[in-house]
Amino acid sequence: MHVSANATESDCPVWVPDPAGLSDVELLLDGAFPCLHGFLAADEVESVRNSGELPDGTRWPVPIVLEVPDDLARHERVELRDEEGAPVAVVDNVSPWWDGRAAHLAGPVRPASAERGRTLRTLRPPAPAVRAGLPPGPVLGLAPQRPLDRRRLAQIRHLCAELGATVLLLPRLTGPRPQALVRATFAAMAELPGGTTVVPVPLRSHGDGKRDELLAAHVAAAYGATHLLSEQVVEHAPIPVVEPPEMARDQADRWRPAADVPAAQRRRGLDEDELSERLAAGKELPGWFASEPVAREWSRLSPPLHRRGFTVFFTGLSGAGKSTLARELRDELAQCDAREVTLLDGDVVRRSLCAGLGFSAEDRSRNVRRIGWVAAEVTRHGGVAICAPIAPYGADRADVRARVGEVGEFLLVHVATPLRECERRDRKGLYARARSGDLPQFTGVSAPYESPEDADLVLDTSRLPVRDCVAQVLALLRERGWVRPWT
Ligand SMILES: Nc1ncnc2c1ncn2[C@@H]1O[C@H](COP(=O)(O)OS(=O)(=O)O)[C@@H](OP(=O)(O)O)[C@H]1O
Ligand SMILES: Nc1ncnc2c1ncn2[C@@H]1O[C@H](COP(=O)(O)OP(=O)(O)O)[C@@H](O)[C@H]1O
Repeated sequence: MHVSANATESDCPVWVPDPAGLSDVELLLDGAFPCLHGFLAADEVESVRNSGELPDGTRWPVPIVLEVPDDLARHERVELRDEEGAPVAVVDNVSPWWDGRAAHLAGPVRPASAERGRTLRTLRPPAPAVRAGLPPGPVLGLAPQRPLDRRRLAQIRHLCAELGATVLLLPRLTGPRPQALVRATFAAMAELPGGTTVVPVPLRSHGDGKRDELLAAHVAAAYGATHLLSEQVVEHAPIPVVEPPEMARDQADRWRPAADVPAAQRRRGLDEDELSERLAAGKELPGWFASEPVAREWSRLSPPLHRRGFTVFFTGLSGAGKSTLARELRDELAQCDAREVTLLDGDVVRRSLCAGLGFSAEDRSRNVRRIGWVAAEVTRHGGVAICAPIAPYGADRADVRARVGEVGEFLLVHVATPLRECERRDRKGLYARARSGDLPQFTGVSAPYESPEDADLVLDTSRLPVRDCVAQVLALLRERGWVRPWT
């Protein structure tokens, strides 16, 4: 372990890495990357990329790096904080480096305080402590990314019996609902051999499937696994990697080694597409596929389409009809859908969440991104967010789409009412003021509106009555399966 004892730094600059960066920091601090002292220097990165080895010849699959703003990389020491602003770690930035794209910190990482507020802290002792607490003998490690179905559980039991091993499960804390995967893993405990250990790890993908799996082998070894169960062929792993044995479902719906079940007596399982379709449609998973507690958690992790959160984002000029359509859509949904709806209207938000922001390009961008942040939270928790800001810039709309898309569904509706008509309506007299020069930076008159090229639906309210506009939005929501069809 290369992480030294507590440090409290008060006078060094602070950086909040993104969630992916923070998960690497946590794994470094937890001793899950045992070959590393901290973030890699340029020569180490090059060596790992080219040969899968650190410069001293130690095998290591993935460059663990931290991008920061240019000026930060010039400091000798940087404190890393989590999203709540709590100190997590200190980087002694001994070998910062720059490539064409970004600046990077490089150097040893140590904890900022003994009491780090880590996700699921009580379930996650550091790797050496987990290793020391495992029973003696072989340990079969596994870093699942989805709940354990009955076939996989049968494979684990079979391998454990063969190797005389205990089980170490390292469910990955990634994706929009990581805690649901942890619950699903615990839900399978009754079907796992006695003495099974579960330690959630924030092990994320670094963008290369093969190297990611090799990294999982290193992490599993750091936590004390002597073998790794993996579907993939993993070369140069620090511990033997075992393929899951082929299993077949017999006439009594038990999963047994395929060799023991004559071909004529095998029943077929669910393929990936069938599984996704069942989950999306909210159909029960069969008992032979997953036990009831596991199936329940599985459907929480992957709720049916009509129970997942979604965001409808109206964009368009002032007076285009965004607020009117947003309100009508909310009222329609109230009659046919059980999800809670949060309306984030431009005018209303500017009096609350975004009070104090003006209409400069920067302030509009902040305004729209804040709305997107809230919409993503609503969506993550299975609600419906309806947003109705002007949102004149494509980059901000793309940011919202990406943010929401990570946790649920997103629909962009361009309320493309021509400027002429918006100006004719001029409900608030703002166009008249803008034309007279009394109101500067007015969208469509003296400030830009970038027409979306990625709208899921385009509505011109000068041609279509409100009722038809809303009907089109609802029809699309139904077509996509996010709202149930009329029964
Ligand atoms: N300069 C200028 N440009 C555009 N709009 C202005 C401006 N000043 C005030 N208003 C009023 O603010 C409402 C738009 O706020 P938004 O938050 O939707 O705008 S933005 O997305 O941040 O561009 C907008 O409301 P809507 O008419 O509902 O769109 C206007 O009433
Ligand atoms: N088909 C339509 N859809 C939406 N609004 C319409 C439509 N036809 C007329 N309007 C009128 O246009 C105005 C739009 O105002 P509003 O909804 O506040 O627009 P925005 O929020 O885009 O500024 C309202 O007075 C509304 O009654």
